[in-house]
Amino acid sequence: MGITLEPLQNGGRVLEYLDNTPNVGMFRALDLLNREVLVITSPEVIREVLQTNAYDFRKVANVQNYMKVLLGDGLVTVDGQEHKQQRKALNPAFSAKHVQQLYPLFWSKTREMISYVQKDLESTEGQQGTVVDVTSWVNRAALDIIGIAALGIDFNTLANPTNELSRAYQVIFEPNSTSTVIFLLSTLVTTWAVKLLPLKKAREIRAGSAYVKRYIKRIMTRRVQDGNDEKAVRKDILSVASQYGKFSTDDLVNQARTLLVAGHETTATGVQWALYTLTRPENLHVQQRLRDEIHKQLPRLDSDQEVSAQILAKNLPYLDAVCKECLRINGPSPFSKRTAVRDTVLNGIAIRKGTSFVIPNWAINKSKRLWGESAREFDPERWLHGDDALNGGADALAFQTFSTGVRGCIGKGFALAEFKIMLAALVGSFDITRATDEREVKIEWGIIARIYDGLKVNLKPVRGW
Ligand code: HEM
Repeated sequence: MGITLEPLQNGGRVLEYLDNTPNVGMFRALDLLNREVLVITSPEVIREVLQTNAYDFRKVANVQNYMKVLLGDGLVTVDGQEHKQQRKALNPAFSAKHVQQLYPLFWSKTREMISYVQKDLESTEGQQGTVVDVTSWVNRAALDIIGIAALGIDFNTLANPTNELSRAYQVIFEPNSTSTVIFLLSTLVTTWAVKLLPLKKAREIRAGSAYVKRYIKRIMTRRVQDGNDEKAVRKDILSVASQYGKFSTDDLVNQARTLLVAGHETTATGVQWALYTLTRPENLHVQQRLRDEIHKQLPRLDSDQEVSAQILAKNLPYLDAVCKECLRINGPSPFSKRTAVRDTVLNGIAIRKGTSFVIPNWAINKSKRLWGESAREFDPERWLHGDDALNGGADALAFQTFSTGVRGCIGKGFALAEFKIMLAALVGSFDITRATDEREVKIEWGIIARIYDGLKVNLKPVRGW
């Protein structure tokens, strides 16, 4: 018997079924428009679909086509052999060794963000604490970081909030009901929804994407010419990738568009969710304990001392646990979708070519079957005492925030480091509370699960750090 879930990307709804429906590692459900899909519930089936036989399960064509309008043919949107080649070329730039070299960048941009926020607070209400929309700050810091890390270019959107690039991204990704309709129409019916719809929002998305493409094309064209002239030795992600694979200027533009989006929207949304979690009244003690560890172990933001990967890995176990728990309980990427490209067998069940799958990352991360009775509670302790190889859960694949396998997040190490540093600087610098009384927030369920209308918090500077 199928179950109708409206819509299937709503991780909260899927969770109800995940734990309570008897199943064989997957169950049938009816997605919007009554399309049948199999929702995967067990690590064993995830392992087969995303790891062991990953190339037998492609990403869904309509979602890919929608993403291509925004990103072009980069790592996120290509498939098969082309994906293998691109991934092979990009992998070295995401190695632990390369990411370690980026810690000073994460730290300095985050310090810059905090100093602007502090100035903003001083100019409004002195030291008393002021309501701030963190969404914009965190988004711009993450955009500046990925600009330097991926292209070697500082977009300076932190210093310049009206920067056209950051405004274009804001328009493209701003959660509202029309963008949800465009996304659903595009991914469920036809990509032409975003290409042709005469809606104001669809026009804005098209104009924003075209602007980003032109802007990056200008940069990459200049850069290819400079690189040829100067034979410059660059260490940014695209330069490293160019040593391992062949990329035309257009390929580099698409890869840059891909990395800029994949590398800033997700992390920034993750930080917002973390602040949402840490400002819930029952979690304020976690915020304080975290702040104590940060003050003890990390240099003050106004000192010139840098933060290394070693310090973060060894001296701040609570920060590590809080970050992972925040990313578990509210991961930015609520689901992944796949289609079987051939007839196959999963867990003893015959699967026909063309069968659609949903891997409900958000729900798997909170499943009681995988995380025990406390699955839905925010409890960083589970990461301090558990077997680290198991990611704090019953199986290493119970933590699906970054997905897994050949199409899992290539930027996982990058994201975790950047996320930790941003959260540490924010919690170390400010006592953070909710600006509104609402306990729950409205969620926009798309490829990224966003807090509708952003997160407003009250920031009160903490003295002595
Ligand atoms: C908290 C932050 C992040 C989260 C939660 C996240 C999550 C994910 C997930 C779940 C996927 C797989 C999507 C799917 O299978 O449908 C993915 C893929 C990807 N991510 Fe991330 N990501 C984050 C940050 C980053 C960063 C910082 C970068 C780059 C610097 C990045 C680059 C990518 C790319 C390029 C892919 C496509 C990989 C492929 O298809 O081979 N991500 N990410």
